[in-house]
Amino acid sequence: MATTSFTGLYYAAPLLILPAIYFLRSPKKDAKKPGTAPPGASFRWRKALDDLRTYIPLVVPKDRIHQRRMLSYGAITALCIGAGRLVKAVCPIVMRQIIDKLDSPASKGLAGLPWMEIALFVMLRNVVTSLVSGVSRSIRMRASHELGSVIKLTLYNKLLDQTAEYHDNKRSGSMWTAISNSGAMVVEFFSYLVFHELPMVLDIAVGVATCWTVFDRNLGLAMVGVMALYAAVSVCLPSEMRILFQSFAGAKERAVDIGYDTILNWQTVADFNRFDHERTRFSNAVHAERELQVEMERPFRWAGIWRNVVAGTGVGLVCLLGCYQIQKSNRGAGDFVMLFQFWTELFSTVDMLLDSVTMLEHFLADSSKIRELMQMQPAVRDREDAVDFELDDGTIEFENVNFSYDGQREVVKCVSFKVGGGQTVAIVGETGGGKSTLVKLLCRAYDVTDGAIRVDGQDLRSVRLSSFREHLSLVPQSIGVFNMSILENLRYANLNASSEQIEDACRAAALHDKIMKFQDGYAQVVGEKGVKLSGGELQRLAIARALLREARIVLFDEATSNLDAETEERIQDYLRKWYAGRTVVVVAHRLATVANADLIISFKDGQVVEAGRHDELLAKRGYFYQLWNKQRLAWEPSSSKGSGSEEEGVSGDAAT
Ligand SMILES: Nc1ncnc2c1ncn2[C@@H]1O[C@H](COP(=O)(O)OP(=O)(O)OP(=O)(O)O)[C@@H](O)[C@H]1O
Repeated sequence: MATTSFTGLYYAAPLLILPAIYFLRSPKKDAKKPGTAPPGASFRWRKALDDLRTYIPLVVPKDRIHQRRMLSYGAITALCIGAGRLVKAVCPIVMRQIIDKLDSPASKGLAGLPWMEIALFVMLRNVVTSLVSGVSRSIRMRASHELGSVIKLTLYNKLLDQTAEYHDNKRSGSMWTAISNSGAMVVEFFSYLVFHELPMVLDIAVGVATCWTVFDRNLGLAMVGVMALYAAVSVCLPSEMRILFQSFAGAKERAVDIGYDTILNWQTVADFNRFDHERTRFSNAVHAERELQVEMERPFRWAGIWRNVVAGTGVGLVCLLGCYQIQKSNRGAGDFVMLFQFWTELFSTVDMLLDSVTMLEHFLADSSKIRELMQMQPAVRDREDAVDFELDDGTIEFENVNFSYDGQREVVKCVSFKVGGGQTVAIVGETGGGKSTLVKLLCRAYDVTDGAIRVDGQDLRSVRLSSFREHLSLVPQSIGVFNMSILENLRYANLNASSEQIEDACRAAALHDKIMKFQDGYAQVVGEKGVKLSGGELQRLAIARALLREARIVLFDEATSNLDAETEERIQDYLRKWYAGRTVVVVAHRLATVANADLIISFKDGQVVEAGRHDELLAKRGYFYQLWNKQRLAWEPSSSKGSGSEEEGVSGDAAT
């Protein structure tokens, strides 16, 4: 009876702190501002679990070899964890026996010492523990390396699988930093969960069960009560934590993005002499990041005080209860030492376990970019019933095509036209009218919002994307090159191309002679974004690539706009022959270059204004006729003066 009332008092005492927790966890100041109140603890936990689920495809490898290796690491880890827990549970019991034996009157002289128990204790505490932790550490390292590479590859593939919509909107700096740090970040977190958290949870369970068995139910319950209360204080108090971590992660990303963008566009910074402006912008971003770092410590100040109050009271109460029981049931001093050892170790384990709540929040905020990517579905992807594209003669048909990038502004409006296999269609018209968008839709960089695009009667959405793209040769408006040699950039179009084929393509694109004048010839490295090449050289490299590709459907988006008239004419002469048997879509501002097209489409404000052959459109005296006349007026005086090659420094670019 006395025990019950005594323990009842001690269960009740910690509960008095609950109202204080409730009071503290309601974020009064922020709650007044709508939208800024931190979410409740249960919501946060549900959200955290949902978020953690996103990482499962990352940490559970798909391929069999990785799976088998991870399973064997898992089995050895389980053995180590089991052995470690056993040692931890047995050590205090052996310690109790040592103390009880030392305490007994029979313990006199060397012979009376509990040699066996001491040897067992040393063996368990030192030899077995260091063996287990050594094996565990080595397995952890191997598992981490394995997982790190699996994660990097998975994320890289995920990035590659995204389509233009994602890549047009991404911020490369923070995304790339996230990807390159991701392996380490996710591995560190999950290996911490497996190698630290899991053993800690087991330690706590074993500790409570042992005390429950060795002492009694009341002591076990008191321990669970105190630990639960301590956990509640620790988890509930810093309820602003995630918001702060997220803000901090956002500030960090902004600083990385500014730095990355500035360095990538260093030339623009230099051209406009904006070094001071950029320094200020970057330093403001870094300053904001630092401010938030300081701010992040705020919720922990109070939380720390309350945690200490609960910890001090709780540890004291359980020890007091243990003393009372030991005294009541005439147990030895060894029992108290054992209890004290169990309890303090148990509590420090709970403490460490709860510290990892902060780590979880930090991890979730820091790795939000990875989560975003993992949850992202490519905007353009193969349907389940998609089939391989089968090329016939390359007939292209747009039927009532509508398209909007953002779901708000229609960039392509009800466009219909058909171009037969082996024919050339030219799309001309005002700048920003949507011509390049038509080309992007034709390569299925985006899916149409409405209507259909068919090639050889097959709706592009019904065929496998890669099987269709194999038949495309494309020169885009903004040409992408790798910071590699000219040769490597050329061979990118056709990995099996021989040196002769590459040189022939470069001759056709009027580039070979130029390359031969470079110090390293074809081995010349082009620099980031091809900065070491002129605009005209870049375009000719892109044309050579398109030729090497040898595809039957050709898309040229202002492919020769940076070339002088003579060079352009030379290339066009070659292309006209090369076009034979190919279906060609050309976007051009210089109307003279497409006068021979089988079909010319005048495009304005996302719509087809006129369509027909060159002479037909001129005869109509409509939009095309106006464009033609404007260009003729601008072009004729300069052409009458004669034009030289680009190498001779004469630019033949005419305005639309
Ligand atoms: N990735 C994108 N996201 C959102 N809007 C875009 C994107 N690309 C282009 N646009 C918008 O779509 C419209 C049509 O652009 P598009 O590049 O197709 O025109 P264009 O006729 O090829 O122009 P130009 O002759 O100047 O190259 C423009 O208003 C442009 O701002």
